[in-house]
Formats: sequence, structure tokens, C-alpha cells
Amino acid sequence: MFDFLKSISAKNPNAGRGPEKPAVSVRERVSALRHLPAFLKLIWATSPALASANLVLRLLRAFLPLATLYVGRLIIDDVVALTKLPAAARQLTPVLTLVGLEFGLVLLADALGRGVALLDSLLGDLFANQSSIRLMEHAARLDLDQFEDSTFYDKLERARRQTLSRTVLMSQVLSQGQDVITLVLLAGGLVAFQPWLLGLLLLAVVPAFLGESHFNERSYSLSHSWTPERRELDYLRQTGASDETAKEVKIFGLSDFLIGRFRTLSDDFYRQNKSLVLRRAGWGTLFAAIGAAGYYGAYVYIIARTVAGSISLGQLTFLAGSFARLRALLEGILSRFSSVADGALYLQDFFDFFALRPRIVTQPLYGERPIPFPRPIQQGFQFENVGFQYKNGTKWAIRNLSFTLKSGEKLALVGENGAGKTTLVKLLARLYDPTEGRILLDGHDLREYDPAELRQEIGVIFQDFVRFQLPAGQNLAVGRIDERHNQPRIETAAQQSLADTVIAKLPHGYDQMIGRRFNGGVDLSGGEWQKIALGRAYMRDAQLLILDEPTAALDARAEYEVFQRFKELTQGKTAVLISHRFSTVRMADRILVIENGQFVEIGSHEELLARGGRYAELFQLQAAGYR
Ligand SMILES: Nc1ncnc2c1ncn2[C@@H]1O[C@H](COP(=O)(O)OP(=O)(O)OP(=O)(O)O)[C@@H](O)[C@H]1O
Repeated sequence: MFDFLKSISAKNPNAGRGPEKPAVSVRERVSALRHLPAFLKLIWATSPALASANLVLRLLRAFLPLATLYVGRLIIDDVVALTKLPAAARQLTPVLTLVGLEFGLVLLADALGRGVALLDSLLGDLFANQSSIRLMEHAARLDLDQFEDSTFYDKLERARRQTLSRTVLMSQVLSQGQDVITLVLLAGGLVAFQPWLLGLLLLAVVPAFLGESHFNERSYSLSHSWTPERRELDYLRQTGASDETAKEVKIFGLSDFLIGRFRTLSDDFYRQNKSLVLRRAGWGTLFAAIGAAGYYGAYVYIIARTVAGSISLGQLTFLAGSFARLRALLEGILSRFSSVADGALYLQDFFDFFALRPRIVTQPLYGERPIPFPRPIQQGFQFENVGFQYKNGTKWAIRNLSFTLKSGEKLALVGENGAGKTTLVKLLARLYDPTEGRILLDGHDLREYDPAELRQEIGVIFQDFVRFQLPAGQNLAVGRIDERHNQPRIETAAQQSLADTVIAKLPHGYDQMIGRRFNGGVDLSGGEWQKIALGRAYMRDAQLLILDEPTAALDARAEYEVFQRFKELTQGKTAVLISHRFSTVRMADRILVIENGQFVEIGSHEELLARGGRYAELFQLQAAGYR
């Protein structure tokens, strides 16, 4: 009978598509149910008031089907009894009272049903909002390298995607409880009459349940194994039509290429899903027919007993009604069981994501507490044989690097593309921890400080700084977001970074929305954006300022002015500058030259020129370009 299960399993819908996740076993599905208590706890915590009201209404609602059927039975028996009386003796009042009672029960059931739906929807909305907030909060706590890992993205993606289906899961779990109570009550009536009818009932619904769970499992496996492709589809959709990419897509004529890839992937998914949906519909029809046959078998039996006179007409309606109701309930419960198990599998992704822990945490050598950050920094930072390898990288980005960044010093980093300059500053800001060696601050390993406190004391502007779609003032204030209402401070930072000249030209000044994504937004030129980003560093008021290619997009005059101010503004502060422009680099107290992640030389501009090494060579090369 269940050959279809084997035949379907053999035709793995993912066949031929790279590394695939095996179909989820029944054991995995059942074991995923263990997440339900934690899930219900989360729902309860969302709003105990709404959750308890929901439970009370559902409990009341669970009793109504039995009560309604029972009153229906009394009505029919009364009517039959009345028809047997002489016309003069027929009293309608008791029957009408019963009809009134049934009417009341129907109204109550409807009101309770609506109440439950309302509470489900309110609770679901609240829960979805809170889960999204928790997801964002948790993602913010994780490390940068976790974001660079594609399996992490898949987890995040699945956890995020499931926000909506989790609210569906919530009402499914609650409805399940409600229906089980109704079922037990109705089954009690049926068992009292003829226990084997219950067996017939099970026989009628079990095949449908097995079919449902099988297809749910296939559907989950398909959807799970397609997570990376779905991310790619989203990426293609975004790249094919967004303000950020439109320019290059047009110039390079990329739309056919992008659409072609999108079409191939989406057609492939459509085909696989279609075949699954078709098989599901086919088997579903057959199982529904089996269920109906079971019902009519029981119906014939009950009719035969009524005709034989062993039960009343009212009992006939009650039993036939109970049987039909039970079949629908049982079918619902069993098929819901498999979608609950299915939803619980998704819960696994949700809890898996929350189980991820950041690794960049304080690791105090002595005692429990991180050591307090020095204010001011006394000696500075010391790299001791530092090596770093990206998790997904094949070679060392930095190796055997030792040097000192003295307190108050302005250090420039020089090296060719890919030499490891940005990696070095990411290590300084503890976005990553060294793979080998250590970085000391005032004699203590950076790992002994609280990472949040460390980052507060560091102002970094990366070359790929974010162009936030926010008003100009807030775009500067992201450097110190708790000061976003401090207008004088924002304006001072803007003056220091020359962003004030950009903002002065905007129609709404500091309130002008920047970026084209939102209504009324104005886009800026690359250099104008850079002045805004630079302003963030001045908002920060940190002890260590790191500017990674801060002036690459600035015109010659702006660059000159920025560096005139930079020297004044970083008086007494430690600063690291990364630049390919020697006009910028030469302003630093010392210059560290690195190549392939390794130390080459360090010294002032004059010292390095006099030495005639790599720096002198690169400097002459650039100078020759100007002659
Ligand atoms: N997130 C990453 N994952 C894997 N490898 C990376 C990552 N970021 C950088 N790399 C690799 O590490 C090496 C050093 O990169 P880094 O960005 O530090 O160079 P850089 O000196 O700042 O270069 P540029 O002058 O081009 O900005 C390069 O080989 C680069 O390919």
C-alpha cells in the first residue's frame, strides 16, 4: 500500500543538485517537537494576558461541539415523540426551548471562534515583532567572521524567513490542544455506543495522515536544501533592479545575464516543487476517498441499528454527527501534527541561530572582570608576532608581524593592494582575534579588555564605510549614536570633516534625507559621502582614530584641508592612517610598510627615504607619475 513512499523517496527532488541535505527522517521530525515547550514559553512571555485569555476561550470552545450535537439529538427525539402524540396534546414549548438553546450555543461558538482568531492574530503580531527584534539583537552580538560564513547566513536567513510561519505554528499548536479536548469528549460518546466504530475511524484517517506527513517532510527538505539558491535568487532580484547597481547593470548590459541566471534557478525550483505539489494532490484525493468510505461504512451501520429499532432517531443524528465531526477533527489533528512537526523543524533553525555565541569576548587572565580601559592610553599598542588567517581564506593575511604603535603617535600604513593593512586595523578594533601571537595595550592582551569598551575608545572609518539612508545629521551622528540629538556636537564634527560645506548645499540642511531609497532623498558624490563618513570619526571623540583611505575620493584641495585639520584635531590622540597617497602618508610620525602581511620597514618619511628601501621605491614610483 505504501509503495508510493518508496517510489517518492527514490526520486529525491534534490537529485543532481550539488551537496544536498538528506530528507528529514521521522525521528528528526519527532525529536524537533522537543522545541515546542521552549517555543510556548516564548509565546507566553510575549504577553501572558493575551496568551491566558486565548487559552480560556479555546477551552470553552472545545466543549461546544459536543454540547451542540447533544442538544440536536434531544430536539430530534422530542420532535419524533411529539409526532406520535395526538395533535391536541402536542406542546411545542420544550422543543422551542431546546432550539433556542442550540441557537445560543451556535452564537457562542461563533463569538468564541472570532475571539480566538482575534487573540491569535494580536499575539501572533506581537510575537513576530518580538522575534524579529530578538533576531536583530542577537545578530548584533555576533562576530564579524560569523557574518562572513555562508552557513551562518543560511541559518540567519531561515530563522528570519520563518517569522511568519512561527505565528502560524503558534495557532496550530493551540488549536491542536483545543481539538484534542473536543476529540476526547466526542470519542467518549462514540465509545459508549460502539467501541469498534472508533477503530473504523482511525482506519479512515491514518492513511491520509501518513501521506500528509510524508509530503510535508519532502517539502521541508526541498525548501531547506534550497536556502542558498533562494539567497542567490534574492541577490539576483536585488542586483537586477536596485539604485545601487542600475548604473553598472546598464553600462555593462548585465540584465540578460542576471535574468538568465534567475530564470534557470527559479525554473528549476518551480519544476521540483510542481512535481511535489502534483503528487501531493493526487495522493491527497485518494486518501480523502478512503476517509469518506470509512464514514459511510459507519453511517450505514448506524442506520441499520436505527431501522432495527435499537437506537432512536435522535441518537442516529448524534452518532452520525459525532462520527463526521470526529473524522474531520482527527484528520485535522493528524495532518496538523505533521505541520506542527514541520514547523518545529524550522524552530530548530530559529533556536540554532540563537545558540550561536560570539567568540570575541573578554578573556581576563586573572579574576572575572575585564580590566578597565586605560584613560589615557599610556604606552600604546604592541603587536607581538601577530598572524591572522581569515576563516574562509587559504593564506595568511598577516604573519609574524611585530611593531609598536606608541600612545599619541600618528602611524601610516603603506603596502600594495591585499598587503593586509585593513586586516591589521580590524585586529586593532578586535573585529577579529589574531590566529597566532597577541596584541597588547599598555602591556595587557587586548582580549583582557571589554570589547565594547575598547570599541568605544576607537573611531574607525573604513574605506567601504556605510552610506546610511538617513538624514544628513544622523548620518554623521552614527559615529556616536547616543549624541544624535546633540546638534552643536554634530555641527562641530561636520566643520572638522568639511561635511558642513556639503550640508550647506542641501535643501533641508541637517534634516535632508541622503540616499535615493526613500522619498525626497538626495544622493551625494563619492567625495561628499566621504566627508560625511569622516565626520563620524570626529563625532566619536575616541583615543585611537583609524582612517582607512579617508581621502581617496577627495579632490586635491579638500584632501589638503582635511589633513591640515587632522593634525590639529588629533593632537594628543593616537591615529592610524591607511593611504596610497604619499602626500597623506608623509604627514604621519612614522610609516609602517607591509608586504604580503609581513613587516618590511618602519620609520619617518625622511628616515625611510634615506634608507632607500621599499618605501623609497614606492615613493619614487608615485613621484615619477607627477613629473
Ligand atoms: N573577509 C575576508 N575573507 C577572506 N579573505 C580576506 C577577507 N578580507 C581580506 N581578505 C584577504 O586578506 C588579504 C589582506 O586583505 P586586506 O583587506 O587587509 O588588504 P589591504 O592591504 O587593506 O588592501 P587594499 O589596499 O586593497 O585595501 C587579501 O589577500 C585579501 O584577499
